[in-house]
Amino acid sequence: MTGKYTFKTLHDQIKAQERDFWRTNLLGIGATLLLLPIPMLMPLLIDEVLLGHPGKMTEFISSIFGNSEVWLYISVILAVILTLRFLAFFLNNKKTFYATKITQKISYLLRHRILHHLERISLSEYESLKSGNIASKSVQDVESISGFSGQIVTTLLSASLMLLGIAVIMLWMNWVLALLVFLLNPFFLAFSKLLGRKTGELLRRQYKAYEIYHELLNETLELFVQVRVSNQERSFFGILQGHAKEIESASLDYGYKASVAQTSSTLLTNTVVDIFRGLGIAAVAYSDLTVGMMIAFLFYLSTLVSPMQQLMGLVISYQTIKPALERINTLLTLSHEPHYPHECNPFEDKKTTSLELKEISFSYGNGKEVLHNINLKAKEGQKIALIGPSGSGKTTIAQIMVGFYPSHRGEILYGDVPIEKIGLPIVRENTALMLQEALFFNDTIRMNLTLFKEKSETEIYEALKAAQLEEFVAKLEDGLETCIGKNGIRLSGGQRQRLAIARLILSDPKIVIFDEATSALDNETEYHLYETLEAFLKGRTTIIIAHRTTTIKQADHIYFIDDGYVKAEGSYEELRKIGLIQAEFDAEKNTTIC
Ligand SMILES: Nc1ncnc2c1ncn2[C@@H]1O[C@H](COP(=O)(O)OP(=O)(O)OP(=O)(O)O)[C@@H](O)[C@H]1O
Repeated sequence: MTGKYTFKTLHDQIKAQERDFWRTNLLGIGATLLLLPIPMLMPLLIDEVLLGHPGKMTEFISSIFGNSEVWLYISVILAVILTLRFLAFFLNNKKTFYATKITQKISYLLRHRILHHLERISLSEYESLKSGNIASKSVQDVESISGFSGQIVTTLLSASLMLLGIAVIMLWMNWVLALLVFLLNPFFLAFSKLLGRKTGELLRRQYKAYEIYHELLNETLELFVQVRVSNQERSFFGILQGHAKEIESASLDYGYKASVAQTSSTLLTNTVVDIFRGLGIAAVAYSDLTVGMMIAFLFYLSTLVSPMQQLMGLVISYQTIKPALERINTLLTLSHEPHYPHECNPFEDKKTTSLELKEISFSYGNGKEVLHNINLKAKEGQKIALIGPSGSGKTTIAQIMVGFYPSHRGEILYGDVPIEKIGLPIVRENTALMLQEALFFNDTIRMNLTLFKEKSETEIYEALKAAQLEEFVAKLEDGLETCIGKNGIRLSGGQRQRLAIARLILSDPKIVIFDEATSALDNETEYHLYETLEAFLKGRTTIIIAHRTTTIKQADHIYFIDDGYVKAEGSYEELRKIGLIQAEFDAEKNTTIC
């Protein structure tokens, strides 16, 4: 299930649906066999009826019906042709059903694989991707790949068989002309391969243009308010217009040249058919080939075009599908979060545990180190605070605590057990990380609170009450079923933070990490909120990252982080004495600068 998606994977997935694959192909072969004799039947009548060379076909019809009228021969042959065509039509429709079944299964399997992979990718890999990219990859490319698989299933065997059948019949009719036809085949294939490669390159450019445009449009609309307050609509939309132009140019190039490639191949085929028409007449004049046989030969030659084009189409699609596979594979090769075996659960039957970082050093990707030998500990039930200038590494520490960046050096211990022995899902089930900016789904208040976990109305309302949101929700016409818009746009900054806090309370974690989670609240609201939260936080190990004195004053122990180092630690008073907390300034301005 992991690793790249290759043509071999596609082959294996088709093979796994062996029954439907054979059904599709047997039906296709049946239809082909029914259609094969058709081009020969009417032309034989020309020889046997019009040109007066009685033959086996007319003899057979006369022996059955005891009549040798021309209209009878024509009617019988027409009836046979129509019966064959209708039967082939029926078989082909059945074939389409099974082929679609296979194609849709392949689409589903690929989508399933992508989703399964995304579910487990590491956060650092996620950050390297932009969300617009992910969406276009998993929607558009899956369609192209499954379309290609459909082409393989429906055309490969039946078109090859059709080709073989026609070849045998043509050889039987006139082997010299037939050999001439087949000698041209390798040139056709080489030509279509070249066309496929060229159109593949153009398609790659078109994809790229769409991708960049899509990404930028998403981002511009997401940050539209920022664009407007900066009065930069013209610049942003100007850039987008430029990308729209590039799509136009790339699509024109691809659309035009791909169509020229298609018509070139049709022109080549028609030219060959025309040449063989001439050669056919010459064969009638200079050999024993009859007129009827010559017409039948030409019919077969025209019939040959369809399976040839289907096979050439397959070669072209093989080339054009490569960019889609490449794009899918960039997604599928993003590395996963490590899977630690769950050996021990330090949270079991406990209200809380201690949380300790030992000698933690970390850098984002290949960048410079942002955390250096961090040592800190929150004892069981203790409340610690992390303070320090902006960019000093506080958020990174919080995210490392919940295992977001496993590439760090050093140890993370919950209840003295290393995180690697606990397993990330257990850690996250018991530890809540309140982000600097709370994130919400474009859904109801209820969904955003429960995130699909089973919670009773009483539990939900208690959490809302503790977060001081109960009154607000009660006043809403749709109450808990009110939609809050994309990322909670219909709520104020403070309401969003309170909703995040209600979500936290509802999840009932054993350890809580606040990453400036209350910064959007005014001092008084924040003070009351922590007062309300006091009962909830009591006895739970709590880590608070904050700037305000009101928030950090409640901490049992404070760590001062500067430039990725723990520069100092101690109580509020101790740090204030050495000038790391400027309480006076805070009192004056109602904010604390740490
Ligand atoms: N995803 C990331 N990729 C690369 N570098 C990052 C990333 N996130 C943060 N950094 C860098 O890591 C350093 C620490 O950032 P961090 O967000 O942990 O600081 P902070 O103390 O929480 O800042 P603030 O108080 O402003 O939130 C900074 O130099 C920042 O530029």
